[in-house]
Amino acid sequence: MAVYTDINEGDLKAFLTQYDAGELLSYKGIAEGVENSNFLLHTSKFPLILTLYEKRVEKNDLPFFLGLMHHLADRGLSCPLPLPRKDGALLGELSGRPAALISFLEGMWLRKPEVKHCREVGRALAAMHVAGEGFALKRPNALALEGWKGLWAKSKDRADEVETGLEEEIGNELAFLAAHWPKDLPQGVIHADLFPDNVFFLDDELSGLIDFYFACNDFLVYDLSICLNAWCFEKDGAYNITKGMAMIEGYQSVRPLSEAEITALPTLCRGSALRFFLTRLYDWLMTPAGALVVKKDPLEYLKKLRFHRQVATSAEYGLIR
Ligand SMILES: Nc1ncnc2c1ncn2[C@@H]1O[C@H](COP(=O)(O)OP(=O)(O)O)[C@@H](O)[C@H]1O
Ligand SMILES: N[C@@H](CCOP(=O)(O)O)C(=O)O
Repeated sequence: MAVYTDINEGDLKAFLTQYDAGELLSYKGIAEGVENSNFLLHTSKFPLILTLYEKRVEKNDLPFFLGLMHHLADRGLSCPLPLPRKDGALLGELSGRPAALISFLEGMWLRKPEVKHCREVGRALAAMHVAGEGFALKRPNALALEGWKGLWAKSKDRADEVETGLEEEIGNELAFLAAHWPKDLPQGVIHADLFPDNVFFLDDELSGLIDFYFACNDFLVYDLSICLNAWCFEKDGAYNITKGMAMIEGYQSVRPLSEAEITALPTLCRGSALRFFLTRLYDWLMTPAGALVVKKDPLEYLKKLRFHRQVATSAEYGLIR
């Protein structure tokens, strides 16, 4: 459960008077997510999501995230919209945290995504990349190579507590990626965390994307590598090439990949597996016992990383030329 900051009813009612959102009828903490504190609110007008921004979210980045949702929705992508306050601001403050009210998106995330869903996600990811064109604000990826090195520096002394030999293995991996990371691929706004819990479906139709709080400017195909990692492995750790093929096909039906992007995919998959391994490892080691959050398993991403290390070409992900 991710509710790091509690709110009280009086403060919430006062906060709501700054919006044209009707009267508060009920609110409850949402038992999902790991980054921010989220609450579901019912008012006399509409359901809303209240988000209090926590630890890894920089206040200075919030105009990028909230502005991006507007930019994407204006271009037809289904995603939540921040509700402006009566004074026009998108951001307020509650319980000492930056806070926003976000429109409620109908749908459910899929616990067991199938091949057809992977195809839809590939399409939606490419549609997001296209819709992101022209967004005026920029945000470098804080969780790219330099960010990984920073996280690793804080965790590496205790890494062998999680698995013996990790300190050496991850040190070598970082050195490999630093030497081989591509330099010149098509860039744009990426979601950077499009995991199953951030994609809603109604029946079998994708109803929208949520959680843009890692969005940034980076290689577009890096985002696809994140989705291959997040959607196309089975619970037993095996890569499902049928899902990968569907996701890549879905993506390319909207935005075809260049030769350089295809060639870079195995290295990018290694990078994105390492990125989620590192944030999970950090949280695993540093989250205090008793915190109201379900910690995610870093070893799941270590296994994925080891799989990618033995991949020679993008054909092994299901990419057909
Ligand atoms: N706009 C929204 N509409 C409906 N539900 C939402 C919305 N935003 C968040 N949620 C719910 O809150 C949960 C956590 O949100 P998320 O943005 O993933 O949090 P975090 O940033 O902490 O990871 C989601 O899995 C979903 O159940
Ligand atoms: N997707 C990341 C963690 C971020 O959580 P989210 O709830 O913001 O998607 C992971 O699985 O490590």
